Amino acid sequence: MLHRRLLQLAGVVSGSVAALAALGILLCVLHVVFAIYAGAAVGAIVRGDEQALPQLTVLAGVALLRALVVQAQEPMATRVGVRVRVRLRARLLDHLAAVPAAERSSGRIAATVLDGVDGLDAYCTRYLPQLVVVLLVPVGVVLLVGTYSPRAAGVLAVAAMVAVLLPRLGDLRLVRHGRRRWRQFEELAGHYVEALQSIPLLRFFGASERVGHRLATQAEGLRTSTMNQLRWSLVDTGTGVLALQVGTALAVLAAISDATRGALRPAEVVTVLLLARECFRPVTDLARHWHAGYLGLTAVDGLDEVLSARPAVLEDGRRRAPAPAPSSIALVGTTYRYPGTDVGVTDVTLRVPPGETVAIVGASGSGKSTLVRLLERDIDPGRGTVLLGDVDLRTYSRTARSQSVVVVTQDPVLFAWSVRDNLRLYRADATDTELELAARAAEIHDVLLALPQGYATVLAEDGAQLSGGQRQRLAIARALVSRAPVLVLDEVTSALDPGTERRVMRAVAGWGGARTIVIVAHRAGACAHADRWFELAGGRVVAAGTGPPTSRSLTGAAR
Ligand SMILES: Nc1ncnc2c1ncn2[C@@H]1O[C@H](COP(=O)(O)OP(=O)(O)OP(=O)(O)O)[C@@H](O)[C@H]1O
Repeated sequence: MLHRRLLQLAGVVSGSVAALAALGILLCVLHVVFAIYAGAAVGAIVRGDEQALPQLTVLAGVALLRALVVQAQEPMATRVGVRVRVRLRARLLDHLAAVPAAERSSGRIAATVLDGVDGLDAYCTRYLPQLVVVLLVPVGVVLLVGTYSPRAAGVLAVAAMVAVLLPRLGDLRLVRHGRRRWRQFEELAGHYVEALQSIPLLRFFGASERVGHRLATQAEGLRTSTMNQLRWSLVDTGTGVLALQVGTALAVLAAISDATRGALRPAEVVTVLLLARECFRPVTDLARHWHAGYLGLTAVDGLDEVLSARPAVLEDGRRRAPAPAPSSIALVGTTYRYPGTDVGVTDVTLRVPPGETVAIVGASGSGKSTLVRLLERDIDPGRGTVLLGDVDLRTYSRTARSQSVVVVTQDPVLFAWSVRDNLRLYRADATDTELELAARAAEIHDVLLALPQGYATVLAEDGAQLSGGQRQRLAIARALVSRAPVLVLDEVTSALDPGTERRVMRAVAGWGGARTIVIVAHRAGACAHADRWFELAGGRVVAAGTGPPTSRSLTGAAR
C-alpha cells in the first residue's frame, strides 16, 4: 500500500528504494537460475549423465552468490533506514523546538519521535522495495513456468493474484483501525510519562491508586484494540499463506500430470516446484514486511501533527551577534492574547534601561509570566514590539538571542550532567574559578562541595537529589556564569527563606553591575535592590515607580 504523505514525510530517496528493490530482484533471479539448474542436475543424476558435475558446480556458485546478495541487502537497508530516521527526527525536533513548552506532551511526542519514526523506517526500507519486487517477480516466474507447463503457470497466476490481492482488501481496514490504535498508544504513553514524573506527588496526595487504575483501564483498551488488529492481520496473512500452499500444490500436480502425459520431463517437475516456491516467496516476504512497516502508516497522523504544529515564533532573525553589555530591554505597546482567549497582556509599555534592575510585581494571573515569555521570545506579541538594545528582538537569530537574554524560572531545568557541566550551560569555556565564584554568590558553593564528588558529581535527572531552594540557587549561579547582558529572574527565590533570599539577590545585583536585570517577584526580599518597579493587574501596567516596589504594590500583588 502506497501512502503519499508518508513518502513525503520520510523524504524517501527513490534511488535508495530502487537500489534495495534491485537487490531483491537480483536475489529472485538467482533463485530462478538455481531452480532451473537444480531441475537439470536432478535429471542428469537420474540419467547418470556426466553433465551432473558442472551443473552441481553452477548450483554451488549460484548459492554462494545468493548468500553474498543477502549479506549486502541487510547493511544497505540499515544505512537507508538510518538516513530516513535521522532526517525525519531532525525535522520533528526542529519543529518541536519552536512549539512552546506549555503546548507539548512529552509522552505523546516520545511515542511519535521514537516508535512512529521506527515504523516509518521499516515501511521505507523493507516494505516499499519488496512491493516493487512483488509487482515484477511473480509475473516473470509465471511466464517462465509457462514455457514448461502452461497449466501449472495458469494455476500459479490465479493463486499468486489471490495471495497478493486478497490480503490487500483488509489492509485499508487495518490502517483505519491502526490509526485509532496509534492515538490510544500515544495517549497512554503521554499519561505514563506524566504519572512517572509525578509519582512522589501522587503518593503524597494518595492519588497513586486512582491514577494506576486509570492507566490500567487505558492499557486494557489498547490491548483489546491491538488484539483485534492482530486477529484481522492473522486472517490477512492466513488467506495469503493458504493461497500460496494450495497454489504450489496445484501447480506441482498440474506439472506431474503433464509429466505423466509425456509433455514434461520428470526432472522438470522439480524445476516447476522450485519456481512455484519462488513465485510466492516475494509475496510472503511482503506480508512480513507489511507488519513491520504498518506501524509507520498508522503513525502518520502523529507525525503530521508534530510537523504541522504552528510555531509560536517564526525564527528568521539574521542578527548573529549578541546584544552588547549593558543593553536595555523594553516592551513598547505590547499586546499578546493566548490563542482562543482574551487573556494575556494588553498594551504594556515598560523600559528597563541598560544596567538597571527592574521589579515586576502583580497578583497571580496578572500577566507576569506572559511578559517573561515575551522577553525571551517564547511567544511574539500580536501588537507592539519587544526591543533588545533598541533593536527589535525578532531580528536576532535564536543563538544570538539566547546569548543575550537568560531567563531563570522558579522551577529550573537541571540536566543529569555533572554540576560543572550544568553550570557551564550558557558558557562552555567558563573556568572552574568562575563557576565557584558564581556558586558562592548564589550561596550554593558549600552544598555543591558536600556532594559525593563535589562539582564533579553527576546530578540525578532534573537535579532530583537537590532541594527546591538548592535547585533554584544552582540555576541562579548558572545564569551568573553566562555573559548575557540581560537576566530575567522569574520568582527564582520562591523556595528560599527570607534571609537567604535577600543575600542571594544582593549578590546578584552586585554581580550584574553591567547587566540589565528583570525580577518577577511577590516578596520584598527578592526586589530590595530594584532601581524601579512596575505593577501589573489584568495584563496591564497599573502602577510604576522608582526604587524597590512599595509595600502597597507588593501587598496588592499578594492579594
Ligand atoms: N498557556 C496559556 N493558555 C491560555 N491562557 C493562559 C496561558 N498561560 C497563562 N494564561 C492566562 O494568561 C493570564 C496571565 O497569566 P500569567 O501566567 O502571565 O500570570 P502570572 O502573573 O505569571 O501568574 P502567577 O503569578 O500565578 O505565575 C492568566 O489569566 C492565565 O490564566
